[in-house]
Amino acid sequence: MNKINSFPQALTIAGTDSGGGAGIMADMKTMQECRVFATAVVVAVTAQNTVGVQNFQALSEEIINDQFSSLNDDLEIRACKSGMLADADHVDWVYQNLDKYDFGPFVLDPVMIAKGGAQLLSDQGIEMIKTKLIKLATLITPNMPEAERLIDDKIESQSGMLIAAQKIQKLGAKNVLIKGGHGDSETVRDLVLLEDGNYFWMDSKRVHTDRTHGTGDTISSAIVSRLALGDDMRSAILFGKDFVEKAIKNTIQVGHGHGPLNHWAYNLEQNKNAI
Ligand SMILES: Nc1ncnc2c1ncn2[C@@H]1O[C@H](COP(=O)(O)OP(=O)(O)O)[C@@H](O)[C@H]1O
Ligand SMILES: Cc1ncc(COP(=O)(O)O)c(N)n1
Repeated sequence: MNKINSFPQALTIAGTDSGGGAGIMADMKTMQECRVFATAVVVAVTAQNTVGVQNFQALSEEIINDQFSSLNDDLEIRACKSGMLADADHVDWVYQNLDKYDFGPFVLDPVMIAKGGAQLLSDQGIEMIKTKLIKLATLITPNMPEAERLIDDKIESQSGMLIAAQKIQKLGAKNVLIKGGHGDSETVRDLVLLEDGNYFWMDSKRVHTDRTHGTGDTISSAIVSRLALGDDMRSAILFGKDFVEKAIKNTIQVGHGHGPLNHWAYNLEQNKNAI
């Protein structure tokens, strides 16, 4: 089948969230709202709710390789992303599969610690991302603590954020989005450093809420969806920011901890069911 003529398909390679707010569940809900067909390679299963991660188990190399192979045999994936990858072995297995198959532009969300505090990637796993997986990334989307961990340095100013993005680009990612959701400033500032060296800021008013479970998954999945639909990187990122901002602002009440986002909000605000 011709890749261009097939219905747009996107892939998330990540962990599940039984609570439905983050990980593969947030990714697939976002992709669905963005009108792309969502597929998934499950790397780990978490027992999780809005309060925290109670347990998780990462899957075997065989079943991970088989999921990639199943997708490659039949589907026409146009863009993909990774999320929770658990440890160094799993990062490496994902690297080998993405090196082997063509699933289009790759957005690497270097998920390290969940909002509830659980460590979702081991220290060796972080090293494996820095030395190996990052070289395949069309875009990497660290939050501030993740960006600091990638460069092994503190980020204390906006110029520091730009220097960090440039250092992360030097590790091998083509484009870099540093997300500024952490902290308590009234304005949330995200920084985008593009492949050609140009950069821009994306500002939004901070929503004072603890219902921010899955914000990183949601923005990266919205970006991947737009890449699968053929957007250029800059337009895809601007769309992702708009999508996540609406999903945070239009709060829904689910759970007793870091509540999930409203993935319907973007389309409801557009007052239509399709983008
Ligand atoms: N309280 C908030 N108000 C407005 N935007 C936010 C808020 N928290 C996060 N965001 C936005 O959500 C996206 C994800 O950011 P962040 O929460 O930093 O990532 P992560 O989920 O990986 O920790 C970014 O675009 C960020 O600006
Ligand atoms: C399976 C999985 N993937 C990613 C996150 C990060 O999301 P957050 O930092 O919003 O808790 C998570 N909690 N669980």
